[in-house]
Amino acid sequence: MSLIEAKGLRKVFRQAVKEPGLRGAVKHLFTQRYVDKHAVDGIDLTIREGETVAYVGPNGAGKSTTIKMLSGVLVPTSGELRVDGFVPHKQRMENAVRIGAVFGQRTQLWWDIPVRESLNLLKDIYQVPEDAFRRNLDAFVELLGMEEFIHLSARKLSLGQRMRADLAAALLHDPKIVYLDEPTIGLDVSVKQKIRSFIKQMNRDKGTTLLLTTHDLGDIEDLCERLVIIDHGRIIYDGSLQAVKDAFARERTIHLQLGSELAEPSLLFSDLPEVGMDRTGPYRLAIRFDRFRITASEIVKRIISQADVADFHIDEPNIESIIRRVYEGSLDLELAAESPVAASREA
Ligand SMILES: Nc1ncnc2c1ncn2[C@@H]1O[C@H](COP(=O)(O)OP(=O)(O)OP(=O)(O)O)[C@@H](O)[C@H]1O
Repeated sequence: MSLIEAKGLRKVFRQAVKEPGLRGAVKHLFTQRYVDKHAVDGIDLTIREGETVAYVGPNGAGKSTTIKMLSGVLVPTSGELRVDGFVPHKQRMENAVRIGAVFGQRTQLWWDIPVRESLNLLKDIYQVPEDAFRRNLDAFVELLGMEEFIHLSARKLSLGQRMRADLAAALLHDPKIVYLDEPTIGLDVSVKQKIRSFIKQMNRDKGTTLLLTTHDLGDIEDLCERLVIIDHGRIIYDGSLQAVKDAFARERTIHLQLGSELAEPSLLFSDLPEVGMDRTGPYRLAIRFDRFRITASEIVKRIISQADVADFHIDEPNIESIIRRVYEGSLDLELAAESPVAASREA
């Protein structure tokens, strides 16, 4: 069943145009000029219950504006939007009980009272039944390692502690969908891991739907099955994470353990100057190649013609290089869907 249905969703902001300096500021007082900023420019997005979706794009692409419309904080300029059947900005209470939100830069905890008290207040606000509250609180305290700081006020928490407390606060009322905006920003590896495994467990055990915006590609790899890329307010890719990797990660590295020395290494790839070969140890090679130009089996065949191969493995493509290239403008995913080779402007 669809939990989120957006059709032709649009948000236009009027932005003041000011010339720089004091002169510009004074001039603006008398002759105000504005431009329309199409922050979200007609997106269609359907998300089903239980899906884990990464919503990514460069700075200013329109991610936060979308999430704010989904949360009911912003009113769309046009288009249709329903979350679990409700129109978020009109039916704010109905929407609020269905969603949980964590914004990495802000907190929904009360600054001066102990975390435990903040959670108690949220229980009353969301009218969480006592037994469900107890159950969730006990589980969250354990899974997120909150015992050591639950008695402290939010003001006294480290960033990692605050993020964990915010996650607990967002999920306390068992929302159907959780919006996470940069949930691991600035956190160390072990806290990131804790947060990611907690989110995975909520998705697995309770079927919580996840919409994640992040610039941390590790979050995406770890948590999401579907990738939606937005740029200039428009969705430029919507598909499975694995499909995008399979189709567009051109660069691969094959690591080989040799049983003997190569006879004439300089001749191996003399016809393919873009193939990179590094010695990574005694009898060890790492070969970087473009899989649209040469296959891994062809590489192994060539190596075997000159030396014994004891073992080899190929590195999984990583999503980071793909997204980086989309942002840089060197990979057009729409074009890529038709022809992966034509899509790369580097080629
Ligand atoms: N309240 C506002 N008034 C005017 N313009 C706005 C407002 N909020 C956002 N914008 C503009 O809309 C565009 C999209 O902003 P948005 O915050 O949604 O981007 P984002 O993808 O979340 O970026 P980031 O990754 O930097 O958080 C930007 O050009 C931004 O300047």
